[in-house]
Amino acid sequence: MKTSIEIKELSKHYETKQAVNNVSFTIADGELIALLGMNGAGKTTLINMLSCVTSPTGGDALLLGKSIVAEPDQVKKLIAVSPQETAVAPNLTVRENLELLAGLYGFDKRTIKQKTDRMIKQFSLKPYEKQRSKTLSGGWKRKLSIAMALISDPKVLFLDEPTLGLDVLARRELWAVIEKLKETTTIILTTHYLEEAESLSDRICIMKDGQIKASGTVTQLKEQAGMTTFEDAFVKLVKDGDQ
Ligand SMILES: Nc1ncnc2c1ncn2[C@@H]1O[C@H](COP(=O)(O)OP(=O)(O)OP(=O)(O)O)[C@@H](O)[C@H]1O
Repeated sequence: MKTSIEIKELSKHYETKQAVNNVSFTIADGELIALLGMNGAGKTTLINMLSCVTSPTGGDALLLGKSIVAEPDQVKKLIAVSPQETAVAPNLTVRENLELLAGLYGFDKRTIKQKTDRMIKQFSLKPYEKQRSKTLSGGWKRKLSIAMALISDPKVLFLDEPTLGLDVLARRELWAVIEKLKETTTIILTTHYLEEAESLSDRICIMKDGQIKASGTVTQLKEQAGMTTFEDAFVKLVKDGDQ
């Protein structure tokens, strides 16, 4: 299987804190990886380094062969980030938000319209296209935010807590959207919802104190922990080694 992301001894040291500590990990093309861990485990710092928001203090990572240290501009062309805080402009309509972002990527007028139409169709946004985005529900705002992240056809997509605060139905709908993206895009997702990681991911990476504590499929992690439910396995793996 083709490698999409190769993380090599990646570290981030803040003045008083080793936020990410010597992480190595390989992600295959089209894989969906869920990053789990308690607050402060280092998930956001890891994603920020991979998406070239923060530079590492040690190690490197290659995204489709491009180095986040030596070629951040090249890496940025391959990726998109859908942050925790939705990045939509509240006073613009759904269509205007998508067109604005496509414009920022420098596409010509015809391409902007084509791409916007495609996203509106793919995310079933047609009934809302003329609505100001501040009037959308949380679920639809999140969908729009992911549609905006996808307008540049990224090879790698980072989703930071994509369903935070959504109700069960909105969450399920978003899961269906993410499930479909898996066919074409490598996805790294952070979440605190264990059932989300369980239902969506090909593999799960559990972080603690800046390191990867365990990784594998849900079945592998349950076996490793000797537990029958994923929640019990997660708790055991996170607590393992604590006093
Ligand atoms: N700019 C910064 N300066 C100093 N310390 C930082 C900075 N950013 C993060 N940290 C520290 O690094 C550690 C890892 O933080 P990070 O945000 O990556 O964790 P996280 O796993 O994403 O947590 P959460 O689930 O709460 O979002 C934490 O102890 C945090 O306080």
